[in-house]
Amino acid sequence: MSTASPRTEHRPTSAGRPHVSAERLHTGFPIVRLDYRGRLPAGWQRQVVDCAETYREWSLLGGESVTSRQRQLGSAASCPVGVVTGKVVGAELSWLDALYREELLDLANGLGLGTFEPSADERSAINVNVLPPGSEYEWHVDSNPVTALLFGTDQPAGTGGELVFRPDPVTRPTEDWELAVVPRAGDLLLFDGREAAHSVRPVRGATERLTVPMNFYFAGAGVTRPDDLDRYLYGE
Ligand SMILES: O=C(O)CCC(=O)C(=O)O
Ligand SMILES: [Fe+2]
Repeated sequence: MSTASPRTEHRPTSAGRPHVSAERLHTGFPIVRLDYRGRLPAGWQRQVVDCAETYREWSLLGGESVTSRQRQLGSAASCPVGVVTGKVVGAELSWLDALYREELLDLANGLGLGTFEPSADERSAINVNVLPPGSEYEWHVDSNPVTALLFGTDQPAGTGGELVFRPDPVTRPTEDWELAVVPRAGDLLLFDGREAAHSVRPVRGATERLTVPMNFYFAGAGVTRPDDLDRYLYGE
């Protein structure tokens, strides 16, 4: 199993902005981590927590989606996942919406993976994911080529909640590697989750685990999502 973690530097394209260094976490697929703590507005974490407490809606993910890999890599059990949809995030956390559409878009375009655009689908563009203690997020692949994921909470050692990546068993059956990322509030991941299956290990601490996934798509290609995915995630 390979665990190589070369370091690379990445420079946002926007002129005049302070440089944020990015660490490439793995060679098996594109993934970088940036320390975004100094670039988020004061009180950002409280705002994300309050938004999640007020607006989350619960669903049970049980492995039925075409993007799910739970049957191949996990158990059959379904777990509760809370989601705040993009419409609410856009209205309640306007700084986050602006960050997504400007600065994070620049970062996505600087990855060397293509030219991207924010999602035209308001509901799935930016979500807040909520995992209560005891829950986990099922194995799946993403349908969009770049995801920016902001960690909203810390998961100190021993409290579970790591985000784990493995080669997609459907498209990369011969590869064997694993990458586990420990969440730190204010860290930002940029990754291509289409062929890197990922899941969240069970949350063992006493508090909820929060993340903010933000979806980018290839410019001009529109929103490419499987028909069943929105019904699966949002229940309609
Ligand atoms: O919440 C996480 O850490 C992962 C979420 C994710 O992979 C997704 O929303 O597609
Ligand atoms: Fe994902």
